[in-house]
Order: sequence, then C-alpha cells, then structure tokens
Amino acid sequence: MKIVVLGASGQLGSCLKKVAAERNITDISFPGEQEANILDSDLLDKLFASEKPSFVINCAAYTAVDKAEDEQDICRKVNREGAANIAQACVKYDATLIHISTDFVFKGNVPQLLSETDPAEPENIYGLTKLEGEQDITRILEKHFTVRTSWLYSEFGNNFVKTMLRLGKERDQLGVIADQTGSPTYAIDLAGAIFDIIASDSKAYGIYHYSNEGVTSWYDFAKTIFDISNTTVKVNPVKTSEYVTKAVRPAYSVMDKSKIKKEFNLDIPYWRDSLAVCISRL
Ligand SMILES: NC(=O)C1=CN([C@@H]2O[C@H](COP(=O)(O)OP(=O)(O)OC[C@H]3O[C@@H](n4cnc5c(N)ncnc54)[C@H](OP(=O)(O)O)[C@@H]3O)[C@@H](O)[C@H]2O)C=CC1
Ligand SMILES: Cc1cn([C@H]2C[C@H](O)[C@@H](COP(=O)(O)OP(=O)(O)O[C@H]3O[C@@H](C)C(=O)[C@@H](O)[C@H]3O)O2)c(=O)[nH]c1=O
Repeated sequence: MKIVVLGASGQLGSCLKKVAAERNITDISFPGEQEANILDSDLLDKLFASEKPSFVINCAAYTAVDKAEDEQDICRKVNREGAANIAQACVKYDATLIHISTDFVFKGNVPQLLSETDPAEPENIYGLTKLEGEQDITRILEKHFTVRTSWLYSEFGNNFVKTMLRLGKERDQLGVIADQTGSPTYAIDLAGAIFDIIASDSKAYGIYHYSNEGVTSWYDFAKTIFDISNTTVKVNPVKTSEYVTKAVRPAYSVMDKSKIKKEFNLDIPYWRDSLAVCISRL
C-alpha cells in the first residue's frame, strides 16, 4: 500500500517522515519539489504513474498568512490550483487523498465550537484560497479525507513555538495577542493521526477537524512555552487592535473534533502535554 507525501520538505512533511520511521512504515516516498511540484500537472502525472500510490498526503501549501495578502495570485495557485491538480491525478490513478486544511477557513466571530458543517467564511486570502482548494477537491474527487487543523508547531520548520523561543532569547519583553482563541496542534500528533486514518481502511470520506485537546490564546500559549522552557521574559497581553498585521485572523477558531475521534477511534493528547514533548526535543 504505497503512500506518497507531497510538500515533504515542510513542517508536517518532516513530521510524517519522522513518525513513518518510528512506526516502521516503509512503503512511503517523500519526493522533493523538483519531482513533485503540485503546479505542474505533467510532473504529477509522471510521479503517480511511476509510484502508483494508494494514498497521497498533501502537505504542500502556501502558508505565509500575512504575505498572502500581497501575493494573492501565487497563494491561490498553490492552495487552489495545486490542490485541484492533485485531486485530478488521484481520480486518474485511483488514489485516496489526505489533504490538510486550516481553521482559518472560519470567520471565527462567535465563541462556539466549530463543526465540519458550519459555514466557512474566511477573513484572509490564505484562508480563502485554502477553502477554494477544499471545495475543488470535494468537487473533483470522492476518495478524500480533508483534515482541517490549527496552530501547528513542531521541532521542524517555522512556527509560533520556535518564534517565541527565539524572541525570548533576544528580548526582555514581548506583546502577544490575548483575544484570539484556538487550539495548538503538535504536528507530530497530527502525523500520527494521518497514519491512523490510512490504517483504518475507512471509506467515510469527507472533511474532518483535528487539533490537540484544550483551548488557549496566543498569549497563554506563549506564557506556557516560556514556563516549560524556563525562559525568563515578560509577556504582555495585547489586543488584536494593538498588534497590527496585514491579515485578519479569526478571534475564535476552536474546532469540534468529535467526528474524527469517533470515526478513527483517536485518543488526542492535551496541548500542554504535547508542547512539553516538543520543547524537550528542541
Ligand atoms: N503551519 C500551520 O500553523 C498550519 C498549517 N496548516 C496546513 O497544514 C499543511 C502543512 O503545513 P506546514 O507543513 O506547516 O507548512 P510549510 O509551509 O512548512 O510546508 C509547506 C510545504 O509546501 C511546499 N510547497 C509550496 N509550494 C509548492 C509547490 N508548488 N509544489 C510542491 N510543494 C510546494 C513548501 O515548499 P517551500 O518551502 O519550498 O515553498 C513547503 O515545503 C498546509 O496545508 C497548511 O495549510 C493548517 C493549519 C495550521
Ligand atoms: C510573533 C508574534 C505573533 N503574535 C500573534 C500574531 C498572530 O495573531 C498570532 C500567531 O502568529 P504567527 O504569525 O506565528 O502564526 P500564524 O501564521 O497566524 O499561524 C497560522 O498559520 C496558518 C498557516 C494556519 O493555518 C493557522 O492555523 C495558524 O497556525 O500571534 C503576537 O501577538 N506577538 C508576536 O510577537
């Protein structure tokens, strides 16, 4: 049962590589962007023809949330057209797609748990193009599991945890937004869940929500990162209106995980526990 990972050099791709090795999953390949540029349909066709994957995991995306506001075209190309190209190749070669999407598809203006069927109304270009990608996949391909996740971090790539640890060394104090609420996700845990989905042989295709258990703000997340890592730095809570960014982010994007937990029998770790594991590995 061959698995191919696209976007393999990014944060989640690196976590999939690590977890595959730990679980002794060997029938898996991690092609580089030169062999697997998702904007090049001919290249994808060649890759699918030679690898004949049963499952394709798409981690490739344009993820620079603020930069996307100025680079709408390239962001849409990767997050929408790239996703559609993969879906088309999956149809042609009869592969099942595991695609990753985001809590930023939600407007997040109401403090209530978001389910898979709640209306998505993205507030920024990144979220909008990710939603368009989801919609194209759903239209083109029946056999897909689209997993929306939130606030990913790990020992790999760029993420909030690594940014905080860097800033904590450079500065005496930091302002961090305290009125945006969500659930952090250790990308290693998500990688494990993705392999659990594949192993389940489930045919319950569609959209699922996955994050770590628990709820926090960026401010509390930062405080906990510094507590666990014994970093001395003053963290000041700030309002969204006081911390100007190009992209608008949801105020509340906590997702309901009941569906994924039930369908795949998942036991999801609490965010603080996973954060401690990640920091111990950094
Ligand atoms: N990071 C987060 O906080 C969250 C991420 N997600 C989603 O999770 C998924 C994985 O994110 P993450 O691993 O953190 O993101 P990264 O930005 O770390 O990885 C994305 C990867 O995609 C690659 N890529 C970009 N364009 C192409 C292309 N045309 N063809 C092939 N590969 C390409 C990038 O390569 P290069 O670096 O060379 O551009 C990079 O290696 C994405 O779908 C993202 O939207 C969801 C919620 C939260
Ligand atoms: C660095 C920094 C950020 N912040 C705020 C800005 C923002 O609201 C929040 C997180 O900022 P970042 O830029 O690190 O993270 P951001 O890129 O917004 O993270 C998002 O990435 C995309 C890809 C997703 O899909 C989302 O789920 C989410 O993880 O923290 C501060 O308040 N102070 C700071 O010093």
